[in-house]
Amino acid sequence: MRIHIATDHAGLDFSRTLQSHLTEAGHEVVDHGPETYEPLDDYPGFCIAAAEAVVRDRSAGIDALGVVFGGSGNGEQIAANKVVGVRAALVWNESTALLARQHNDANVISIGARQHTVEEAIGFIDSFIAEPFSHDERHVRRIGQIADYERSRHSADA
Ligand SMILES: O=C(CO)[C@H](O)[C@H](O)COP(=O)(O)O
Repeated sequence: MRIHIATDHAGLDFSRTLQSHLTEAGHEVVDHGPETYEPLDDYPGFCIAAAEAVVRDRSAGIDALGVVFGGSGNGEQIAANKVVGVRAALVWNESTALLARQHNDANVISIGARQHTVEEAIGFIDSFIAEPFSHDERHVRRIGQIADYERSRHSADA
């Protein structure tokens, strides 16, 4: 699996640990930054770049997911969800990690690095990556409704 990762200063230490963990687990990690610690850096650009790469890869038939994180994960999720085709879920326990895949077919996970231990957060991400979408009709229908809205707004804005 190719995993696109992005964070900001609040998650940089965690990002390095996570990248080693995912690489050792056999994933191909693509880091979208930041490269160095800058206490005033801004998460949107990093997270949008990772989210765009997820959509680009999946459109090309490449198995890819995204992981974005910052202090809370809130802004990172919001930024990722601005990219057409992204379903980014804010995950804060094992259950929300599993449901993000089972019910929402989320293709990006967002985590608050300041809200969890490194071990906890890595556990959520591992669960998210390993869990498949259920393909239950009701979930397919609901995701389709979101995609329909996104498509209609996108073409209205074009
Ligand atoms: O989680 C975040 C956004 O949702 C950011 O990581 C957080 O806002 C950064 O805070 P600060 O600039 O005070 O370190």
